[in-house]
Amino acid sequence: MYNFVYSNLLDDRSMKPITLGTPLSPSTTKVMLLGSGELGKEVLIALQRLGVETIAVDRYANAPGQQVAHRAHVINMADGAALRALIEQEKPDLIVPEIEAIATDMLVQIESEGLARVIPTARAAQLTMNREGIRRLAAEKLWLPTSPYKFADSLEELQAAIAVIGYPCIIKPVMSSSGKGQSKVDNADEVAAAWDYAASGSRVNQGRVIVEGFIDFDYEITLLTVRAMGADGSVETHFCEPIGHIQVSGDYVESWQPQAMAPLALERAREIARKVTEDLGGLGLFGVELFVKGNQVWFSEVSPRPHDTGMVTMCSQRLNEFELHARAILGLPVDASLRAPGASAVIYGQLDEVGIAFTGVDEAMRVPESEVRLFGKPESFKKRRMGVALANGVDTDEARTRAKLAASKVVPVSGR
Ligand SMILES: Nc1ncnc2c1ncn2[C@@H]1O[C@H](COP(=O)(O)OP(=O)(O)OP(=O)(O)O)[C@@H](O)[C@H]1O
Ligand SMILES: NCC(=O)N[C@@H]1O[C@H](COP(=O)([O-])[O-])[C@@H](O)[C@H]1O
Ligand SMILES: [Mg+2]
Repeated sequence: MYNFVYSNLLDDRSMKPITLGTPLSPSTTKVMLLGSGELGKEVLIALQRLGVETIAVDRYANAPGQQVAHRAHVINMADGAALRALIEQEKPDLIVPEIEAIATDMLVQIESEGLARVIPTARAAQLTMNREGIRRLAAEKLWLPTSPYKFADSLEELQAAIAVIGYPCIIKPVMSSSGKGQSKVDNADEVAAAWDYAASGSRVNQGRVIVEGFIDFDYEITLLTVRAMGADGSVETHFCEPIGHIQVSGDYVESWQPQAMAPLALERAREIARKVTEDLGGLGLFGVELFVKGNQVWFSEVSPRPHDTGMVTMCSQRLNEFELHARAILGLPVDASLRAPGASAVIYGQLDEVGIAFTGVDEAMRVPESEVRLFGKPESFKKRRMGVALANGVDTDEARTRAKLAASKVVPVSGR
């Protein structure tokens, strides 16, 4: 059974803007990223531009963000003692979780001891690393509409849960992300395989799964929601334009902004996002994932950090989601406005190899109003996200066509 922490240690009144200093000097402002993949890399770049001293931590060397930070460390972030030792050594002002698989109980302890502020709050990191924590909070405390759900610890419990939830349903490890270990099940014959697959995809092999009733949505969105400090020191909520996206096997392949929505659906989406982010508290940007059918809106989950589908904002917003996160966590004002309709399309590794190369980048960039971002991940896997193509257009249809075309031009090849 998952234990809730019901309150945040920091309340909205205790937040003050952070003074920006000079990196590597006594006045420095230090931010430590826990996780330094493609999303962290952009947060680190945004922080670097503000003269923040940055420390990039990940489970492997030369992670994308480590290539742009002042310092890099390789540790097992799920190891509380190792995490604490590094935090005591580096003494960051802010700790910014970039992935979910972190020893969040240690972050709660570190925050309570006043060693550093955790973004947005240690409790938010703890609740969202486990689907059970965030789902029970959303459905059972905040009464937000969600898919029907149950949890199971064995194949027998899973079968009993599905007897209540019904088919089709989705089975996911309680601790996983980017669709790892997730499957849709249409009938009883598929349940055992889904159970085995969930066990293999779980980050922490604890064999607990959530089974969710399948929502037959018209479209799904990420509503980027920013909690930033207002001029009077209070926390204000800002909403970006909704981001539409397509997921394949639980992993995002394409996103665009703005996603057109009926006024009532948008109002409901914002209400849900406001409620969940207010409860999680703190300062920063959140990716609130929602399913929409007509005017009906369901809460799915929330990342208390920039979202992969939000990479589109690198071409579509005045300040992208990483700049918004960097500003918000430092107590600076934000502007969540759209600049132009845009789209993103994922570039996969397509090869299992270390040190790959990319051909066709020139052709991709000949697509009008397009850009290519290569993350610099040291090792490629067939389905590892290695880069993204971005494009603008007169509308999202044109932007999507261009982004997909640009992504298709980039061909990973052996680097040997
Ligand atoms: N109950 C559901 N009904 C219909 N589709 C669903 C449901 N749950 C998940 N999906 C589909 O699978 C996708 C991934 O699900 P979810 O966000 O829970 O996984 P994840 O592993 O946390 O992914 P990420 O870390 O990329 O956000 C959703 O965006 C949606 O397309
Ligand atoms: N949906 C979560 C997400 O997109 N997270 C992003 O992917 C990286 C891990 O990539 P990897 O698995 O290729 O190392 C994370 O560090 C983060 O930037
Ligand atoms: Mg998701």
